[in-house]
This record gives sequence, C-alpha cells and structure tokens, in this order.
Amino acid sequence: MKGVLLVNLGSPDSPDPKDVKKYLGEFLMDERVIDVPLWARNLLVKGIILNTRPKASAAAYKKIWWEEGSPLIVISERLQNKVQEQVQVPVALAMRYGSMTIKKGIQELVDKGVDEVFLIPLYPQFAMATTETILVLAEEIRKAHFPDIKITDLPAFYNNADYIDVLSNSISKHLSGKSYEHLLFSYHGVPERHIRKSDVTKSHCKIDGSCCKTPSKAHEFCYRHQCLEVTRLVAEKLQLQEGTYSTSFQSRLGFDPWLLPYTDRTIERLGKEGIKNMAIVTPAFVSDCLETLEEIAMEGEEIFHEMGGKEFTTVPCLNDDDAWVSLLSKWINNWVTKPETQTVNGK
Ligand SMILES: C=CC1=C(C)c2cc3[nH]c(cc4nc(cc5[nH]c(cc1n2)c(C)c5CCC(=O)O)C(CCC(=O)O)=C4C)c(C)c3C=C
Ligand SMILES: [Fe+2]
Ligand SMILES: [Fe+2]
Repeated sequence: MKGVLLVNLGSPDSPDPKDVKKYLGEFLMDERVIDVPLWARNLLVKGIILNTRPKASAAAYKKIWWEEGSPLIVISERLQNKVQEQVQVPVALAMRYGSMTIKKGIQELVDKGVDEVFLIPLYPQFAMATTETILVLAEEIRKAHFPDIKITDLPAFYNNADYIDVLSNSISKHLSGKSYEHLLFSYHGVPERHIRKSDVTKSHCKIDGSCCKTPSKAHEFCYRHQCLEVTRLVAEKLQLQEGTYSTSFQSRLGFDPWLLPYTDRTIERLGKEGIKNMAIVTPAFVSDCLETLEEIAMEGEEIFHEMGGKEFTTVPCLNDDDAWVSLLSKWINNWVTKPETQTVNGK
C-alpha cells in the first residue's frame, strides 16, 4: 500500500529558551547545516552558539508564536489535513528537527499498512541543508528500522510550470490593489561553500554572478541557480519590468561568506534610494515561520521605515492555499497511479 510523508524543517516545542536550545542543538549539529568537522562543530555550536543564541531566538519565537503552537508546524498540519481530503492514500507529516521525527512519521504510515512511501520535502529548491539532509536521514531510518519499505522522493520543483503558476497567482492575489515600486524575492541564504559542495561537476559553480545563468548539469543541485530561476520565471509570468524586482538572501549566521546580496542590506539600500512602497515575497519557504514572520515582516519593515520607506507589504507563503493544496494532491495522485517509469512533477 502507498502513503505520503510531508517533511518540513521543524520548530522548538515551545518558545521557552530551554526548548529553543534543544532544538537549535539538534539543528545546528547537523553536518549538512554547519558543515565543518565534528570537533569544530562541537566548539562552534555547543561552545559558542548555544550559549548565546537561544535567548535571542526564544524572544523572537515568542513574538510570532500562536495559541495553537509554532506557525510553521500549525500551517504544515493544516496543509496535511487539506491534502488528505484530496487523496486516497494516507498522508503523514514529519519534521527534520524536533519532536515530530521522520521515524515517527514513517511508523505512522507503516501502522496503516504502508510499504511504499512518497517522501515530499517541503522545499521548492534543493539545498544540502534542507532537501539533502531529509533524504539522507530518511534512508538511514529506512535501513535501520523499516528495511522492507520503499521510499521515492519528490525532486525540487522550483521550475515546475504549475508551481510557478500557483506562486505567481498567490503573489498577484496578495498584491492586488497595492501600489509597490519594488518587489523583492528574498530566499533563505546558505554559505557559499554549500553551493560548491553540491556542485556535481566540481567546477561549474563559481558564484561569480554568471555561472548560475550558464546551462550546466550542476544546476540540478544548485540552490542559487534554483532561487534565481524562481525569480526569473515568476517575473516573466507576472510581466514585471526590469529594475522593479530583485533577488536577495536572508538569515545569515556566522562570519563565513553567504550568498549575496543580503536581504537586510537590500531593504536598507532600497529605502535609501527613495523607494517608498515595497513588497517582499519569500519563495524558499512554503510555510510562514520565524524567518518570514519575524525577520522579514517585523525586522525588515523596521529597517525600511528607518530608511524613510512608507509601505512594506509582505506576501504570505503558500501555506494552505487551495491551489497549492490541489497541486501537491495532483503530484501525489500522479505518483499513486503512475507506472514505475513516469515522473510526477514533470522531471
Ligand atoms: C548555518 C545555519 C543555517 C543554514 C545553512 C540554514 C539553511 C536553511 N534554513 C532554511 C529554513 C529555515 N530556517 C529556519 C530557522 C533557522 N535557520 C538557522 C540556520 C541555518 N539555516 C537557524 C539558526 C534558525 C533558527 C532561528 C534562529 O535562531 O534564527 C526556519 C524557521 C523555523 C521555525 O521554527 O519557524 C526555516 C523554515 C532553509 C530553506 C535553508 C536553506 C536553503
Ligand atoms: Fe535556516
Ligand atoms: Fe550555479
């Protein structure tokens, strides 16, 4: 029997510093997130970050926490429930970090008689720190605990035409009636090093501004290319004029070079250049979370106002948008009915 496992990033159990510390400890000790040797990761994470960051992160989580829990978890559960209504196979939900583990998610499906799992990482773009870590852990769990089940995954869907339609329509809907001079596409950042490590050609990604626009096999796993493509395809679909939109990368942590330009500096620059109304969309996230509700909608807006900006509009993530639910359900139904060789999202 077939079943589906949706997997998102995860959140702490509560915005209490103790829970935030536990969650950040698991998250940042992942070798695909902070990709340095174990001794250096221990020193950096346990010796430095976990002694300083949990308090500040907990305060930020407190600002965005809902009565029902973490927005990212609550929204993912709403998505799961709505998708479940549109497909005939069981749909479970798990998180890469925190209490809702991938092992529990697979167990829930197995208990219902599932032996073929469609694993859907809820990330439009591939990244070592998101998609890859989910796939690697799911395979380790399968081998150790569920050797008789089969797992198939949904590849990154950043350039899938239906996904671009759904995202573009959502942006149009939320910006209709608003006048904005600039639309900023802000994606979660990653260290530049991650891009080089994921380069299957080992020589393509130079992060020099042009490599991501030069066709290459490397792009199947190039987060930067995939982000730039989402911006390009949505801009084309919405017929945005050159100069009225741009791409940036947010949430930098540490002192290594991360993908440029940084979102906070870009907002600052737009404000300084005299832009009065701007809008911002965050297509690396399918669910609103700390990084969109606090870093963008609160901190980003504050920066913009400090620079003289007036209206700052944040486009919500796809969350449990009906068209997004229908698209995910379509991919699932295609997988349920497809012959083995057929792909589900056009790849
Ligand atoms: C080295 C650190 C990090 C990398 C690399 C990274 C990549 C990455 N993260 C997301 C999505 C999310 N990240 C979220 C929070 C978050 N991310 C990091 C660090 C890295 N992320 C930290 C330390 C935190 C915790 C919050 C904080 O202290 O600032 C979230 C929100 C979770 C929530 O509970 O709401 C998401 C979602 C992507 C997509 C990505 C690479 C592409
Ligand atoms: Fe992150
Ligand atoms: Fe590239």
